[in-house]
Amino acid sequence: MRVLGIEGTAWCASAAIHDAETDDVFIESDAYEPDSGGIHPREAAEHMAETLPEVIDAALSYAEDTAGAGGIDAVAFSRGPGLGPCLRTVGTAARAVAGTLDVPLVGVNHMVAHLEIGRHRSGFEDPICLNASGANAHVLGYHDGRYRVLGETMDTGVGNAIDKFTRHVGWTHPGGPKVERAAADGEYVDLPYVVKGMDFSFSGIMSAAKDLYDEGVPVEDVCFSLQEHVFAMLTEVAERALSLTGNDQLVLGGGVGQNDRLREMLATMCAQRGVAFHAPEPRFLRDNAGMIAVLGARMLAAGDTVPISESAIDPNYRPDQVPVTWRGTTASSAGSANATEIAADTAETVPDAADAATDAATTAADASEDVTTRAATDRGDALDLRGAEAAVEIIDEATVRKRRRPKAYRHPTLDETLRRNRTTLEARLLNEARRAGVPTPLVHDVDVANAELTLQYVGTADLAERITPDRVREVGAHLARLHRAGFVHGDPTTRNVRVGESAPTLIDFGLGYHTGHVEDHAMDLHILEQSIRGTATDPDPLVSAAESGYAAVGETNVLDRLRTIEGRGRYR
Ligand SMILES: C[C@@H](O)[C@H](NC(=O)OP(=O)(O)OC[C@H]1O[C@@H](n2cnc3c(N)ncnc32)[C@H](O)[C@@H]1O)C(=O)O
Ligand SMILES: [Fe+2]
Repeated sequence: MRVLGIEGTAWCASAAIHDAETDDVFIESDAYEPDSGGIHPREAAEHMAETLPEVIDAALSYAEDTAGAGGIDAVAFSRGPGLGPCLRTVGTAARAVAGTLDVPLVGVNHMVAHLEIGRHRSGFEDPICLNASGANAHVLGYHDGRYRVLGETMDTGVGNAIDKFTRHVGWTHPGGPKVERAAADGEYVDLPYVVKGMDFSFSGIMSAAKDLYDEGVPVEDVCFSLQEHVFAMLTEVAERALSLTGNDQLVLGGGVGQNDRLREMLATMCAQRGVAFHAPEPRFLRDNAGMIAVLGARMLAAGDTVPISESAIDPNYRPDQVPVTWRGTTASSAGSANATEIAADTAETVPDAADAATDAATTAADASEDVTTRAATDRGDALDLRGAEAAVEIIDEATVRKRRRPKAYRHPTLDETLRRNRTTLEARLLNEARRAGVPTPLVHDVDVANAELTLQYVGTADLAERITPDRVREVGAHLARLHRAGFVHGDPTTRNVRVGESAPTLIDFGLGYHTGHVEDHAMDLHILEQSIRGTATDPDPLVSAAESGYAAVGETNVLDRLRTIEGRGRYR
């Protein structure tokens, strides 16, 4: 089976031929490079109109030269997300070619293609995917027939954020590779670091970066630190998603994935966690029609074609809107991790594994090849599988010690700052929560220098494993109590609630902060609901229970804002 793929969502006019039998992928691309500023939608669409016929011709000639392999069985095209004027040009071209060749049309979601190319190249069955591209930044996990958005940017895509900074300093588009080059000679400076549960934001960090540059901080230092902060945020959220779902495979997608430092951080994090990691070669990371053809072939095999009359493009097409027809019913491994985490001193094994993974990632990036690193660490029960951030050691039946271990992927200064700040804040918020009427573990001791808390042992299982509407309703009410007391939990996932004989108890306030903003309160509730939707088989009654519990205690405008957050398209 051979499929012609066509891509042109923003900057890259591209056509490809994928042969499903040999796995050969031929790609022909023509990049739009604005003379100044960012991508102008109209100019980009003109670029598509001019160059798509040429790249499609090149792909069709290749198909003809290799005709022994058979004809073309379908035309797959990027249906969205992307810039409307560009997508319309792509759609028109795809319909025309499909008509001429008299073959079916396959409408592909560009973000799902960024994910599936990693799954295809790695052979991983059920990975978590970090998509780090120009207009998007999100973490996806498969559950129950859909790719769920486990976490995403609250403002712009990661590449666009970086490109905006480079426009400010007068560099041409695309800025990402220029930042990477400049960062090689830079030193660490402080910037904001914004992760809220599984979501993250770039706007504060980008304006701070512009300010530093305007104040005369060397641009190399700003670039270095931008990478250290932004990529650590992405890596942290990817790790949270692995932790939440109990998944042990990660793939990377998107143009920013070409960045060596991002790949290095992800490989290091995965090695430290005992998780397999795959980054496709650069030609499959940046926008390309190869990934469209590869997913197109899978969709075609599943009979997932689209009649011309229904093949309209969608600039806001979200990955979680796509019914995943081409995968078996592989159950998500959510909830399979151990309920009780056992800490171990992995200091001896982890750096070796991390170094090996890092070397592999860097070497492969240089050689422009796919890179897969498999976990070198022994995933025995000695390894902490659950906590994304911290290890909890059981001291006795009534006491645990929670330690935020250094993360090898983070810059040491950033790592120390985050671990200390989160430890102090967590102790404070645990006490404030209890005063507000929300059950939390008692804080017996705080050791800031070692980022260690000694806490009361609570519950017998995570809410994730014993989820019921009644329990979720109580958690909803508890969130409202925190918000009335002037702060948020910051990460109220179903794994951060302990249950047992007594009432649900909230743990892990390390991402909490004081705020009176309705947006932050709604985001807290959104995180709870996302974690339910990401893992529960029948989430609707549970989500309703969370909201009714919240409504009984909290402000109704928070629920209104929650609807706005859910309806917000992230494509900008
Ligand atoms: C919807 C679609 O149009 C969009 N595609 C897209 O943005 O192109 P993509 O090729 O996936 O990513 C381009 C981004 O990737 C960045 N980039 C390229 N090389 C980079 C590098 N070495 N370091 C950092 N960023 C890099 C560029 O600066 C640019 O922002 C998307 O996937 O969001
Ligand atoms: Fe893309």
